[in-house]
Amino acid sequence: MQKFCACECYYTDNIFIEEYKLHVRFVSEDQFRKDYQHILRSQGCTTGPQLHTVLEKVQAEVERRKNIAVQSAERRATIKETYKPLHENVYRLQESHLAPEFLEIVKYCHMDGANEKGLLALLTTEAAPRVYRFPVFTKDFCRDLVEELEHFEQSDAPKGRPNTMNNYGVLLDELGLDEGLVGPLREEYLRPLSALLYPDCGGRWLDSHKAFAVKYAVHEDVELSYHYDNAEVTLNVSLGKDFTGGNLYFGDMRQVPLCETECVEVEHQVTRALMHRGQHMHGALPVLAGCRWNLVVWMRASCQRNHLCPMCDARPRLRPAPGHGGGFTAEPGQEGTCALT
Ligand SMILES: O=C(O)CCC(=O)C(=O)O
Ligand SMILES: [Fe+2]
Repeated sequence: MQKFCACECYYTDNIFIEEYKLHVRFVSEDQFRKDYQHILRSQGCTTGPQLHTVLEKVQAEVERRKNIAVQSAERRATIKETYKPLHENVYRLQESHLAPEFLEIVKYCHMDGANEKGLLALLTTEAAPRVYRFPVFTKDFCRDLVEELEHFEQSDAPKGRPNTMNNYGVLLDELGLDEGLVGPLREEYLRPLSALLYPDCGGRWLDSHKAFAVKYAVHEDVELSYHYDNAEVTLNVSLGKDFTGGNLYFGDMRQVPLCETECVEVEHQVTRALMHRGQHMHGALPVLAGCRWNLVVWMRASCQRNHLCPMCDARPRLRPAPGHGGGFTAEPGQEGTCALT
């Protein structure tokens, strides 16, 4: 059994302060004040009580991250014991869940001699540079999955938040959708595609993922700030329901300064996926009406990130972590050092 790790930076870095659209690092209150007080002031955080509120939120997020392994395991166990699924069929991937066009695309990827050029001819839509749009699931499957997510959302089951920037949605591993649905989807269907599309970003070697559903509605989260994903390759499927607005926009890779970047707006069509490099900067425009659900799979290649953690831009400092952790791996007994040299 492969042993996955997290990078130590998870417990200190990239903490998002929503009100000021700022990612920060928190090691101590002194460090935080020294590093961010002036930036926060220039963004309108001018009073002592305002700064105090920010500090409280940042410290709460650090605590949440420190306890996440235990709390997530507890939620998962409770959900397994008490939650009654509405649609059992969405928990196990079957070919009948997948759009015929998608099956054709994947069939091509498995053929001897398959190459990027041949695949691009089948994909037809490059929505932005190296961002591809294609169908993945059938309409019926998307409907059932949204119904299942909403049924879970309305249940008494305990819920974690999908990531640092989204407040509404569902963690698919906690709900039990990872083993039967997302794992096989990544291994048998998405990896062959990403191997041809993104060999330069670890696309051939995707060996773990973090999957979640995000939800946007007018009185909940309406948009998502410009960011990159903690992933080598991302799949983002628009599941429905009915909404206006909510298009995505893409800029450049995270290494390119914002002042040199031009963003392209990309329509996200229901039942279709967008696949892109995780470190390609992007965001979601406000939903203007209705409710928008997306399935997001951040796919990771340990052999790529073992050299460089994309979140702290340094060689990862490994800490054992449950499940897929942060997608890093260590040789048994080598935690604390990088497995690949
Ligand atoms: O709302 C979306 O479609 C974008 C989601 C996203 O980029 C993310 O969760 O990483
Ligand atoms: Fe993203």
